[in-house]
Amino acid sequence: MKELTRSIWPPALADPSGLRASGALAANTSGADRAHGRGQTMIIDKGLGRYAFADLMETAGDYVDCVKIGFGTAPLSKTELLLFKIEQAKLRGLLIMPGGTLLEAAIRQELVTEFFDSVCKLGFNAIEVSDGTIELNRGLRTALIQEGIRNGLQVVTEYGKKLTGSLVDASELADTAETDLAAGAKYVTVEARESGVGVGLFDDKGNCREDMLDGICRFVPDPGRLMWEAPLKHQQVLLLQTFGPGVHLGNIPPGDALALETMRRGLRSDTFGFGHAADHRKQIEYMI
Ligand SMILES: O=C(O)[C@H](CS(=O)(=O)O)OP(=O)(O)O
Repeated sequence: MKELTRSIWPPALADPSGLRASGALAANTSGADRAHGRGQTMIIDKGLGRYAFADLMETAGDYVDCVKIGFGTAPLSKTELLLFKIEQAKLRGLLIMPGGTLLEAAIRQELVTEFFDSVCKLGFNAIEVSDGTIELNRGLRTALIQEGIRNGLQVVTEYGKKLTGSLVDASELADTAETDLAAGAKYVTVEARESGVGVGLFDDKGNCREDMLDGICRFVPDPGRLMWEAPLKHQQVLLLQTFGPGVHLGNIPPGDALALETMRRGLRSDTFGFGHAADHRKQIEYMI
């Protein structure tokens, strides 16, 4: 019975301070993995409270790379709460950015200078440049990417329209991605909205349009610089099976970040063959 208990509960419950001092906790986190170019995970925060955000950072922060404060929720949040999230994310080395829609609203209202001032003053370390709702010409798109970089921000761009039924044009995506990346974007997100349904790669049931995915793979020379918005589990599984555990995935609901990481590591039935035996050994030994 004693052995059984030991193998079920992480030792942190028995001796948290001893465990931290021994470095065992650090060995289980992904800090080292992050340095080795692990697949990026972006979560979408649509208004988590302070405790929910702190819980998320504690439970899954090691497996998250980017927090998007979704669409226009940032300016509706209490400043104190926003500052807390920005601080917590940055302490963990994560990117944190407002949703691309907020910049689109600023463009529409001719408030781009004010947008950059606020983003920098609040301490965000990234922005998303998108044209999901507005039209944005190539020149302005490039100028916004460069302006972000000039302000010391990482820039993520997004390809695709939010209108239901909008599709991905593989050759247009390839051109957009090439120009965005040349202008300094970190990666290019493929639009699927928060729902993952009826937009871009996904049909009105959320299933992947596999012919479209094949087309993208043919046209885009380096799909490794794409991040796929894939809020639903079966979408994550398909993209993991197509591109492997290093695929970048975004718009992950906060509560699913840890579950996604198990799939990247072959610790869930759906991708059981993934991961290295040595890593599995380390992970299972951690539990003993
Ligand atoms: O484009 C997105 O993924 C999100 C969420 S939704 O489209 O409004 O559902 O918008 P964003 O402005 O990028 O946060």
